Amino acid sequence: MAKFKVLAMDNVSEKGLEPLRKEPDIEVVIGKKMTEDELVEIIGDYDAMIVRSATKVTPRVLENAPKLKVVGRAGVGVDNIDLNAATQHGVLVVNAPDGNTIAATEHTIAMMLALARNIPQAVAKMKNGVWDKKAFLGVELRGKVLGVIGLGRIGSAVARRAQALEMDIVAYDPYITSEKAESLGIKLVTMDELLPVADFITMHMPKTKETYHMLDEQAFAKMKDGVRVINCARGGIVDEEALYKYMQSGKVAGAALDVFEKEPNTESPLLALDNFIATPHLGASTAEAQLNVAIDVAEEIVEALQGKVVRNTVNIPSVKPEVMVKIKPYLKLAEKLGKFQAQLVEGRATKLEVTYNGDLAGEEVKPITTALIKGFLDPILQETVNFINAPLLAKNRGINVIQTVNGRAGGYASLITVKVVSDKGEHTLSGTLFQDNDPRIVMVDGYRVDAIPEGYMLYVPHIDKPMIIGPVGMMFGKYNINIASMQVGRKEVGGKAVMMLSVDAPVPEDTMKEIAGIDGVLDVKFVSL
Ligand SMILES: NC(=O)c1ccc[n+]([C@@H]2O[C@H](COP(=O)([O-])OP(=O)(O)OC[C@H]3O[C@@H](n4cnc5c(N)ncnc54)[C@H](O)[C@@H]3O)[C@@H](O)[C@H]2O)c1
Ligand SMILES: O=C(O)CC[C@@H](O)C(=O)O
Repeated sequence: MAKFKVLAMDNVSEKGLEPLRKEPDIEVVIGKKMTEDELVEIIGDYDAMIVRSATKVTPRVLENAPKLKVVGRAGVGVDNIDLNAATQHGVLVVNAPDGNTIAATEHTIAMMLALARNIPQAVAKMKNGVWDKKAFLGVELRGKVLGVIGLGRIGSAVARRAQALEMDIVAYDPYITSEKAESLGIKLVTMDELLPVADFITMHMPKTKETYHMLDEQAFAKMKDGVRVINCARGGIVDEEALYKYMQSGKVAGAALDVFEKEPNTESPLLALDNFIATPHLGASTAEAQLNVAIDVAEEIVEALQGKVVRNTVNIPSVKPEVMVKIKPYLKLAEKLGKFQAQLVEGRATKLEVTYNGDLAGEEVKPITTALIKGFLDPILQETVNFINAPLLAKNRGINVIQTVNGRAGGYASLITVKVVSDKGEHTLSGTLFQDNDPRIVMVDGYRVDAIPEGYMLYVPHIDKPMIIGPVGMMFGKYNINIASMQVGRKEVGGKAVMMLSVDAPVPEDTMKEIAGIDGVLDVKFVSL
């Protein structure tokens, strides 16, 4: 009997599964289209699964998959996989981000040309026996402005091809540098600059909280009259109701969607509009792309099942299993330290200095730093921050991350210290693991404490004098908030001191203000971990 079973869903290219099939330890089962209930029934038998965009890997599926080690997405977008639930269950999510870039790029260009020359509508008429030459006066692309929103792999490949069609390109992407845009011969602009000048607008970013309905009523209102809009990225980035309204009013001369907020979709009112064209999520549907992504993801699954370092991990950093065993407990601690710092810091953070002391100094600490950055950005950003994009997001926000390793840990086996510098000041936090997996914050801004980083916490710098601890405690009593633990740290009698409290409920703004008003309290920060 094979050691591992892999379930391949969503018509993933069978030829591309060769890397799995040639492993004697691995059995591949081709799954038919299933409901969530049907998938929940069988998933318990599998060690790995491959999906495209149709199968939803929900928390319920993951809860019922005790053997599952890895989910492979044969493509780029992972919005059909619940990444948080996968991480919680220790399931690695990998994708194949490069294999379908050209397919999606060419589909976008095809959509743009089809829109400009009314090709689908003319074909439909001819097939109905009508030779209608007058109804389809098109527009040329040459000399038109193409607004590319999202200048990643596909956006930049689309831009390069549009340049060959002699279009002028403007692009909006807040996360790439102007040097990268300049190297492509493209001008980076703001959304407000792009919308009124573009004759064609094409979307090429992931669906995140930030990009959801990015083209909404307000965005359409700012567009040039007669604009044509293309979305071959993800459904939901364009607000379909707003698009319908602006197509009916004539402001939008045409639109081409390959992706819809709800898929499959044959009901959209947009389909009734003459100047609307659509394809059923075909962006990646070329023989070449499907083979490429299936091979990439199959190879990654073999690597994951054999415990090797995997290339395109989306939720958990990929390191050798023996390294992972050592650093895993520190990933959680680091993420918490980052999250704590994000809620302590005031102003725009410019520097994040991470220092590793003790045993950790001899380990591969880069994934721990990534976990820390992820924790730091999570409360700040709307979009999904993961182990892949966290360092880049920090860099694009002008946060300089410095990682240092040092020998001694001052009595602790290992110590992680993170200093955040902002335009308004700085805070330093140190954490360690007691008995190898019990996380503790042991130092805040140079004061020794001993606090478990979880739940709701308060950080209260104050003057070391009588009538501080009592009144703060009374305040929680007054508002019926239970204090789970309280730590006080000071350097000298009568000097500055800090209080760290764990409480059982969120602390309302008014209570915070009252605490801040207690004589001798210097500041109050509420932290939710
Ligand atoms: N239709 C299809 O079948 C198909 C096929 C492949 C990829 N896709 C989708 O195409 C999209 C792009 O894929 P890619 O491989 O180019 O990804 P990518 O990660 O290379 O590029 C995405 C770009 O979007 C930018 N971005 C993120 N948030 C943004 C925002 N708020 N505003 C503007 N830009 C933002 C990022 O900085 C990045 O440069 C993804 O949504 C992917 O899932 C669809
Ligand atoms: O698998 C597909 O057909 C679509 C893939 C595409 O949406 C992607 O994000 O890679």
